Amino acid sequence: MATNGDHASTKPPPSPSPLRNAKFFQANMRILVTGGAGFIGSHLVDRLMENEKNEVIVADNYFTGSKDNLKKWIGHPRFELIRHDVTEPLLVEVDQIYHLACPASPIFYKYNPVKTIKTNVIGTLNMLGLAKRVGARILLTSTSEVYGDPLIHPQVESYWGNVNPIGVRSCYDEGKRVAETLMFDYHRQHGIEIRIARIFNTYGPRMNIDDGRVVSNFIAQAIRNDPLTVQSPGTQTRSFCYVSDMVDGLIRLMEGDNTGPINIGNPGEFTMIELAENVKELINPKVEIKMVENTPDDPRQRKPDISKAKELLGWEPKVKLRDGLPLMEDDFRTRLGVPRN
Ligand SMILES: NC(=O)c1ccc[n+]([C@@H]2O[C@H](COP(=O)([O-])OP(=O)(O)OC[C@H]3O[C@@H](n4cnc5c(N)ncnc54)[C@H](O)[C@@H]3O)[C@@H](O)[C@H]2O)c1
Ligand SMILES: O=c1ccn([C@@H]2O[C@H](COP(=O)(O)OP(=O)(O)O[C@H]3OC[C@@H](O)[C@H](O)[C@H]3O)[C@@H](O)[C@H]2O)c(=O)[nH]1
Repeated sequence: MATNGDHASTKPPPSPSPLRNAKFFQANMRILVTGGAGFIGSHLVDRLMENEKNEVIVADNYFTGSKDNLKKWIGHPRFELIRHDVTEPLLVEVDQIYHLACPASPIFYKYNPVKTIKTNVIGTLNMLGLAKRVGARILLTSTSEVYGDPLIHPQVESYWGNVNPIGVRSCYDEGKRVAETLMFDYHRQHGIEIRIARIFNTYGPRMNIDDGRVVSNFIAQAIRNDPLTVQSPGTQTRSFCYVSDMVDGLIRLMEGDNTGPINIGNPGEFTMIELAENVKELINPKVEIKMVENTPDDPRQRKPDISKAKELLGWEPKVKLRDGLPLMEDDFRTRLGVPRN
């Protein structure tokens, strides 16, 4: 059984469907991806669908996701797409649940904070209830935001974080912290097989063009020849992981033996001024960089310690920022209808 030090479960996990071991049943792995119409979720679905033994069900309410991200799978016999809000219970028979449903960009998660909390708390409770009923393994995409404005650097999983419980970001970061608590309580109390990934900033093709996150903003601005908006002071840091590396890490975590939480991210750390300079150099050397006001509680530094992911999952990211940015530029140019000169 998967363990995480002193977090060992008190109960054996519930039995999976009897069909899993049936002699004449062609046992496919049935996988639910909540939030599968979003940025990371749709790339995860692409990877899962490559395996002919997988059947994939996506449940999404399309708040920040889109059917367009999944258009190549719609109508495929091993694929099903359900319009569903995870704050409502869902009855499906599955073996694994990748639970991603939740707006991720600060402008979207702050837009309706009460709904963001409900998605994180009630949504995660519903998915854990489903996992309990059908004996499925469940993976939660938690976040580096559980560390808040971190007082230790780089962030290790054992750090408990420095989070404002009443701030404008709390619906998301406290929401994810409760979601992690629920995961471990279901694991200890009901024997549910859990996996928790703490994801650090991820970027790549299919991010919403007006998503509001920094990499998508800068790339869209550079292509449109609008000034790159660095939020002050610009010395705050982030570590950016390309989406193919992220998906690889999530699948390894799901398939491995460790509950987590495990940091998954790229330790390459950049200030926002450095990121803007890289985007300017690679995409549009003539574009202006302008300093704008920041939002409250913006974490000043963020960099994952990925020793655990390396040791327990044999995972580390392969794509450097300067190689990933041009791949994202191609996708943004196609969608914006602005070819390279
Ligand atoms: N991208 C990152 O940098 C990052 C970093 C840390 C954690 N994460 C986590 O990874 C997950 C995916 O992030 P993303 O970047 O793909 O974001 P995204 O906004 O592109 O995708 C989220 C998906 O969840 C769906 N959704 C939102 N609320 C829902 C609800 N109540 N019911 C059903 N579906 C709902 C959205 O429509 C969307 O398709 C999220 O849980 C996020 O918190 C992402
Ligand atoms: O146009 C912009 C947008 C953002 N920024 C800055 O860029 C940094 C990163 O901001 P983003 O909005 O991309 O994302 P954040 O790092 O704040 O949160 C992110 O990381 C953790 C995930 O869980 C969240 O889902 C994700 O949005 C911040 O310091 C912000 O001030 C800019 O300088 N300019």
